[in-house]
Amino acid sequence: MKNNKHVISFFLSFYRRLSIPWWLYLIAFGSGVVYAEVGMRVSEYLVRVNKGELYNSVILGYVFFTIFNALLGFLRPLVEEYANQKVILRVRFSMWRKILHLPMDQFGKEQPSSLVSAVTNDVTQATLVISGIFSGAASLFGFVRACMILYQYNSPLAAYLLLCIPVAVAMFVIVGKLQFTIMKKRYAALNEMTTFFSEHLSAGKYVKAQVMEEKELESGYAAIDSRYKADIYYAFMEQIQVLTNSLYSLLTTVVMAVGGSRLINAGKMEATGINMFSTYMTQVNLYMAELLTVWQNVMGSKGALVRVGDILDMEEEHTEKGNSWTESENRDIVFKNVNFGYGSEKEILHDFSVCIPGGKTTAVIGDNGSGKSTVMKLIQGFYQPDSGEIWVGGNKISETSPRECHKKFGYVLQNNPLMSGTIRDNILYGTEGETPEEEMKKAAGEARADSFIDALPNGYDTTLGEAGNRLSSGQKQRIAIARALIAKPDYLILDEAGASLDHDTYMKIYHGIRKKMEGNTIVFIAHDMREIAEADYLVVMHHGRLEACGTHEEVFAVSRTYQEYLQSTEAS
Ligand SMILES: Nc1ncnc2c1ncn2[C@@H]1O[C@H](COP(=O)(O)OP(=O)(O)OP(=O)(O)O)[C@@H](O)[C@H]1O
Repeated sequence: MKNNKHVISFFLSFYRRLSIPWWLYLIAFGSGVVYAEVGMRVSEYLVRVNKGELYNSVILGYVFFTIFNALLGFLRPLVEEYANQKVILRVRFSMWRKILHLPMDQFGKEQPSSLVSAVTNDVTQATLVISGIFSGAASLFGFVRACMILYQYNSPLAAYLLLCIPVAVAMFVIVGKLQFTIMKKRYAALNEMTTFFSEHLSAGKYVKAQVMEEKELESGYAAIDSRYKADIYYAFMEQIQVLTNSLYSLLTTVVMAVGGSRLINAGKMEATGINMFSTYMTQVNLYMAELLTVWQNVMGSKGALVRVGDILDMEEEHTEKGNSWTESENRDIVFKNVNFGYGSEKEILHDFSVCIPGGKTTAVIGDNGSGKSTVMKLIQGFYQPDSGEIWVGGNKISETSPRECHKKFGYVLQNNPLMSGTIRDNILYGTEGETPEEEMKKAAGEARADSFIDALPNGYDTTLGEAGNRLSSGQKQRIAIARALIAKPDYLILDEAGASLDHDTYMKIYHGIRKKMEGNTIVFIAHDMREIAEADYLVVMHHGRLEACGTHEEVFAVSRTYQEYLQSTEAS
């Protein structure tokens, strides 16, 4: 949470990004101004009634303005609420657009559930400032009008009230600061609680399997407790505001009483004059309380929106920017002296240079954490190297449009996210235009997913929501493989794609993939020697460096890691 801009520049840059329905707010504002004016009329008629002017015209006037006032009081909030919901809708749209356009590496840094919380919870505070501008302006108008009437009615007594100004200023500063701090904490606690529950409930089975219920009970209590405390502080803050208003009102009454008695004693005011002054004074204090609420909302809303502001300020990935992909005879994947680390963390790849031959199947092997998956992500341009160059098929990845680059690759991981929707939706996810049914079924066949899909009552139209629990992880993996194959990628990246499948099944799929990709490039990570043995080319990594590359014989001659792989396979 780093957005520490001044409140004005914070909101200027925040709202600059949205299209605000100003006309709706103007209607609400206009009715607010009329509401203030009508309120004055109600007071005027009330004063006349109190003075005993019980004529029909006075009573009728009082009734008319009171009803008009009530009607405006009903309509104004409705219009305002409609406009507010439109603003929230647009902030959510902006957030979703922004999140989708964040660079790939940002997804590694951000907690997904914290982003969920920002989109669902924090944005609800986005309207308080806009509505505050208008209702504040209306209140200010009412406040100034009421002050003017006070001054016209009795300028010496009104002058006494100037004494209260320093107290009012102090009240605004303190309440504003407190509200900002409390709301920032409140939304951070809400974020923490949402993150905790979305993480722990989606991993619920794992928590139970690890017998972690008791420990997680305490962690959950702590997350709930911090939200509870933040809400208590918030409730405390609301009451502080009520108290501040009452004390301020009391102060003005005391000042008015002292000042009034002095004027009465000096013969400069009639004794009854204090009653009428007090009626107008009530209006002034009412508007003052409204202005304070508006200010409190502005500061509180800044506190709640700090995280949303940070996200909206994040740099987007310009997926179209860069060179177009050019086809060339040379389809090799080349790393030239690449150094890379995730963010400012330690370096993972050190002076890594290799040429992975295009049109062949290459296995990347190495110990856990040696940087294999990192290489796969760099090939596809998900991250950019700190130094050095990566070329794929004659295209320099850092200078190529990310969108075009991603389209050239199929990527299957050990655990692939599937979306809610049907099996068909998932296989076709990412394909453009209409895909013939046979093509989809062919891809499913190549991934050996066809037989189990056909056995489901709704076949390809089975929703994953309903079948999700019934599908094994191997079946889900086959859907993911079908999804990668249907796109007919020039380069297929398999990052332990067979880990959740039994060896025989995976080898059949693997052979199918190789047949389908014949002439194209496959790069895969595997720990299984039987799969590695069928690769055309090997790349061996050790602690983020290239240990060896070449054919099996070439690599065996120089790579200790590869020799150990073979020995352990023979032993087992
Ligand atoms: N998003 C990330 N942010 C920070 N560090 C990361 C990130 N992803 C991986 N790393 C670190 O980079 C190093 C290499 O990870 P990588 O996943 O590339 O290794 P690997 O060889 O594929 O390992 P394995 O065989 O276990 O899958 C590890 O030390 C890992 O902790």
